[in-house]
Amino acid sequence: MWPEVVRNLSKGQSSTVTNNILLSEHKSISTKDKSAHAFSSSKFSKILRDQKHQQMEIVIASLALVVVLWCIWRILEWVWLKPKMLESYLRRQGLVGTRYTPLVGDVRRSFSMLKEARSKPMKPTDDLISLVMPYSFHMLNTYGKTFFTWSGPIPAITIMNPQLIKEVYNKFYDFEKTHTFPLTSLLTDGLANADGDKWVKHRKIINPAFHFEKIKNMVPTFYKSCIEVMCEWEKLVSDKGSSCELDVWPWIVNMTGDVISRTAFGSSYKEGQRIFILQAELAHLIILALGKNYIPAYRHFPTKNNRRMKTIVKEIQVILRGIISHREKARDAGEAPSDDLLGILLKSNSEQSKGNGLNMEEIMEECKLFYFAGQETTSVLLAWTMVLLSQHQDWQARAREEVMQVFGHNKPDLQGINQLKVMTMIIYEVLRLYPPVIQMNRATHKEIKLGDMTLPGGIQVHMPVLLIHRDTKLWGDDAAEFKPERFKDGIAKATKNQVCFLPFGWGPRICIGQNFALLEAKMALALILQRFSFELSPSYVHSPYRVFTIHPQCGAHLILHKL
Ligand code: HEM
Repeated sequence: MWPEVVRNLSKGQSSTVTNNILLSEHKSISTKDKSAHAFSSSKFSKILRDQKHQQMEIVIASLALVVVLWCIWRILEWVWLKPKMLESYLRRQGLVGTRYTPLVGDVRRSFSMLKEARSKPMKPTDDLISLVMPYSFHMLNTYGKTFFTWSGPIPAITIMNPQLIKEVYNKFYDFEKTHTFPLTSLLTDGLANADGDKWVKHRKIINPAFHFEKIKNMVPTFYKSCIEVMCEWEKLVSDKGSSCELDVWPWIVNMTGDVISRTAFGSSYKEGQRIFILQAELAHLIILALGKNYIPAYRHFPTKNNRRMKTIVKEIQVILRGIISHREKARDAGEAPSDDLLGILLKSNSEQSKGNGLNMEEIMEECKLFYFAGQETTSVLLAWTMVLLSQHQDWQARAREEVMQVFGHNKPDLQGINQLKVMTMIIYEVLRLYPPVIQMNRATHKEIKLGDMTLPGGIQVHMPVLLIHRDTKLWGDDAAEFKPERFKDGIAKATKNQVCFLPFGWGPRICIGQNFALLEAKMALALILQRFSFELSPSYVHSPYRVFTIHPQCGAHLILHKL
């Protein structure tokens, strides 16, 4: 093709000369010879047509050449020039880290370390960091507490200094959320993914739904979902005599899903439960696709999984749209708003001045987020609490003693839950050792100061919560041990007022649902402790596995004894 283009190009350059000759030829045609004239005029217009055609081809070929060169330049810039420029920028700041490997960065290295760590049998006493974050662990040992790695072609600085972490959380306009995995936005779009003014607007509208005043009205709903599971467990145990082996993990997952269905959608919770099932399937498919994230636009390929994801997303939207428009109609008909999360959110939204509220799509995104953020995290908190209390029978006994002192065999209520000091210490310690969100990431978009460093735009900042929570310099030599007593005088004393306890994040973007989660977890644990003692089953396999949060991959097999 290219030789032809070059030929055409040289033809094109001589076209003006040819035109002039032809024109002069044309003028000299004698009117005597009409047929000769007709012949030469049709020949003339054919030559003109051919020339136009050739000129068009030249323009198109030149444009194509420009586009191809531009694409090559952008790819080169993306894969090599920009990363190398950022790398030397960071090294000039005195920062240490790995050398850049084009395109993949450290992704392959960290995956293979994770694979190796997962292939070995684990014991509950093994160090969790080397099991679920082996690459960060290796980097920490090699470079110390501040280093950079590569998320593909993007450099990522890991920081563990409480002062720097505080600065990142506070400057939320400068340190925005990363959007490295577009697929995950199918589950967590909305508030958790929003930045800047959009985040400010969404947070303001959603905040009232999570005020303590509102959450406390949901305590009876927490009770309802939890007591149903307790009744089932009691039946299972009594069928076997007085003890029974049970994998509590799937029960806990369903229980927290039921809580969020009822608290978010009230009377429409049955439809809500369908969303929960669909979201769980979606999360599973997204995890399968995450390994292919490096293939550009992979999520748009018409693979079986991608098509299923699209169908699920559509079905969730149809259900949510139905629930929301039903509510809006009821409101327009003058019915009082419901006191569930959706009702409060719609009321808060309608109180905004015109044009400042959320539209239907945005409300749907927030509802989807409540499901994912509320269910995934609270279920892992409860599962690891039961595992740790099985390993530490002394703390299980102390927690039960407190529950029995406060409630006896009565129904737990808000006032009593607020008195559960030992249980609060235990939950904080579980959140420290097994934080559901083990790392939080942010991105810079312009040059910005962080402590003594000047960071360029286009990099990420990683805050490895799990490493920070187990740092002996911050928590003492016993940092890896389960010692709830470190929280006996509250978080501020335990952390010596440093920003190093981050299960719910920190600063303006701190988890909006933390009161909700803590009340729910305390209700569930109080009901469990009133009825059962529990220990690890011989079939328990310790298998912390990083998905979005740290799941017990082989479940949580316990032996429940009826009290
Ligand atoms: C044990 C339970 C929970 C844990 C450990 C947890 C953890 C977190 C963390 C670490 C963040 C901050 C993420 C970041 O800064 O990048 C966060 C944000 C968020 N969480 Fe939770 N969460 C829990 C329960 C809940 C519940 C029950 C809900 C709602 C029903 C919820 C809704 C949210 C939302 C909407 C955000 C985004 C807040 C914002 O960006 O303004 N979470 N959560």
